[in-house]
Amino acid sequence: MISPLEAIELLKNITIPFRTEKLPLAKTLGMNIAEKIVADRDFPPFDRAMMDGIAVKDISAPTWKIEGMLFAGEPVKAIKKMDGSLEIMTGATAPRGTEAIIKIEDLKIEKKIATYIGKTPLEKGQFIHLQGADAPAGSVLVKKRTKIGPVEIAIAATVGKAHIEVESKPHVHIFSTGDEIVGLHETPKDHQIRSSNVMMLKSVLLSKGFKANSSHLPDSAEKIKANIDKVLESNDIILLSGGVSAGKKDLIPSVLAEAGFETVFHKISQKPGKPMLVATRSDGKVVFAFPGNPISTLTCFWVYFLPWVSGDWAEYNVKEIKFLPKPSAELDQWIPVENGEVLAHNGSGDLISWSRADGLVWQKAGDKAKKLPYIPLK
Ligand SMILES: Nc1nc2c(c(=O)[nH]1)N[C@H]1C(S)=C(S)[C@@H](COP(=O)(O)OP(=O)(O)OC[C@H]3O[C@@H](n4cnc5c(N)ncnc54)[C@H](O)[C@@H]3O)O[C@H]1N2
Ligand code: MOO
Repeated sequence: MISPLEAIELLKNITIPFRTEKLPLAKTLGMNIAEKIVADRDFPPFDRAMMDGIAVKDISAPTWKIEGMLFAGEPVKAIKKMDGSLEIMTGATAPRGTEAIIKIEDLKIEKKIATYIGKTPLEKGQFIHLQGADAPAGSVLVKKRTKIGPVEIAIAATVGKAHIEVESKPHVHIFSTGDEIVGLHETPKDHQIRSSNVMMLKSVLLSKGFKANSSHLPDSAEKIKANIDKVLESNDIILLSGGVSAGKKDLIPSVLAEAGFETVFHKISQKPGKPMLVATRSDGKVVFAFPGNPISTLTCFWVYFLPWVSGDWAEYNVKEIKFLPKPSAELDQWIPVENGEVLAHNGSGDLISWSRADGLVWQKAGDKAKKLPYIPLK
């Protein structure tokens, strides 16, 4: 049996399936881009004036005669004489042969003659943002799979992309299993229970923007296999609850093998959630099968599935806990806590006691530490 840490390492190696879709640019912040952005023109596309001032052909001339004016958004004009100049605004195209742009604060202008009064020597090329200096036309500005931040949005807008192809979240199908399970609107017979797991999983997934559907599987290998094959036509990930431990009708491991899945791991040395199973198929489909007890399903989903599917294995905060139970010698424990105190409960089938928990702490097998990694639940 592997440890929770080993399970996490194995999960990190499983590629998260994703889809692609075209979205309006303004709706793509924070997503991964699924195409590359290529420069349609040089960046910048022309020699761009970086200051309001004058454009001169010869910085060594004692004064410059102002021949005219050049605004941003106007086609470029030429400076006619060697000691000529054009008044130029930031963002305008510097005329061909411009040696420098001198900012207006460094000039005295009288009767259309400009004289330099700045304190530092003039430099060739000053305040000209040269065409192609940032990137030449045809170069890749944003690589595929880059996370889209505000800069990438601005770059895509600059090359005229109103819509871009992005990676969208995988489609998830949730199955409950077991002949004892009935739907929410049914009245359970004495030996039956309503499914709590599906709603719990679905609500979290929907709140995180996943497409998630659900259905129920009876304890029949044939029906389980047929249903799994069917939902995989339109889904990328299957979540299952129940049917993964040692009972005579715990059919999930064998049916998954029949459906072409390879087990990544089955069983983790932990409580709750020991019989958890993860399997992958060569076409990229992934199955997480959670042990059916409601708290086992919840813990495995929270501790393993959510960090995996969001690609976010953030470090846990540490919490000091009063009166921790003696650690188990063999199994890591996920312990419900409320305000730093352990909650007494009747095991992983007891939803009611866990409802007070603000989070879980992780007590490793044999570890007597009082400060433990804490995972909030709310
Ligand atoms: N001989 C062994 N027995 C068990 C072992 C073991 O290692 N050896 N592991 C135990 C542990 S730990 C757990 S957890 C459970 C998990 O078993 P399964 O994944 O096979 O789950 P089921 O037997 O189908 O169901 C367990 C329990 O959960 C209830 N359940 C199932 N689905 C739902 C649902 N959608 N909503 C609410 N409750 C659900 C089900 O009725 C059972 O009471 O196995 C131990 N046994
Ligand atoms: O993992 Mo089972 O979690 O204890 O009841």
